[in-house]
Amino acid sequence: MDAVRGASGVAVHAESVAVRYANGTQALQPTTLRFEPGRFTVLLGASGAGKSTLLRCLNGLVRPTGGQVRVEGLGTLDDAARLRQHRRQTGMVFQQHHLIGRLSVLANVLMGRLGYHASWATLRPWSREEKERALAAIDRVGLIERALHRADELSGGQQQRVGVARALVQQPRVLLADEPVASLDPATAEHLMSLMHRICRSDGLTAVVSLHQVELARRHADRIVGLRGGAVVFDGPPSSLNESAVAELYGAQAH
Ligand SMILES: Nc1ncnc2c1ncn2[C@@H]1O[C@H](COP(=O)(O)OP(=O)(O)OP(=O)(O)O)[C@@H](O)[C@H]1O
Repeated sequence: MDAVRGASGVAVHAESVAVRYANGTQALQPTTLRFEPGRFTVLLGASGAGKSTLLRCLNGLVRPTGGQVRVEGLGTLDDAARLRQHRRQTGMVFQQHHLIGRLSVLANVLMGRLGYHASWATLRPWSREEKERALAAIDRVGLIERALHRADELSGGQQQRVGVARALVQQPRVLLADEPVASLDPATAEHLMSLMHRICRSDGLTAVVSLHQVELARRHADRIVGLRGGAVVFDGPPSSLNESAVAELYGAQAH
């Protein structure tokens, strides 16, 4: 089990981060948020509110057009080497799990180690240590009996757990997930959220997860950040997300 446990989380700080896309869309107003280690933060907001844009800024996939992202112990992400280091320590879970269906669960999970290798070295076989690490991650998401099955033989929920294992094998300090349960049935979504939250809590990871389901956020978040029109309109514990706060998040937008 410990083979898969990495260093604990690092704080990630969005400092007046703003994003204006090339087509002129202001996806994120200047936004300042600090994400703390060991805390499971859920981003809520209607479609187009800016959740994915914020997540993409946090791992440097989108470069802010204003402000900056600062990572504890590393600094800002405006330097290629620091950005690479940050990406390596940031696990991503996506709505579409991007698994390679014809490869085994184990082979897919090992892909999470690619960031630790120079590109030429990926032609070499995986080390025993890396395979053990991958198997420990697969065990942690409850799929050890499926480790050698093809990924496309698994259910959607199981495939999403493979996506979580692939993020864990990276030994991440930060876990970012963009609508990880969007394509899952309610019970499977509940299970995956519990699993992710449990792992993040026990490893002390800094987790930021976007969701569309308010009730799931209420049950699993330590903190909810609500976005509307690219601005933060709610930031607090689930207990303070009352009906009027939800209405403000999802109510009819003025045009
Ligand atoms: N690459 C892009 N180029 C131009 N505009 C974009 C781009 N990506 C997103 N947008 C726009 O930026 C705004 C915020 O989009 P974003 O995807 O961050 O929202 P979201 O809250 O994640 O939405 P959803 O819940 O539908 O995924 C939207 O108006 C969207 O159309």
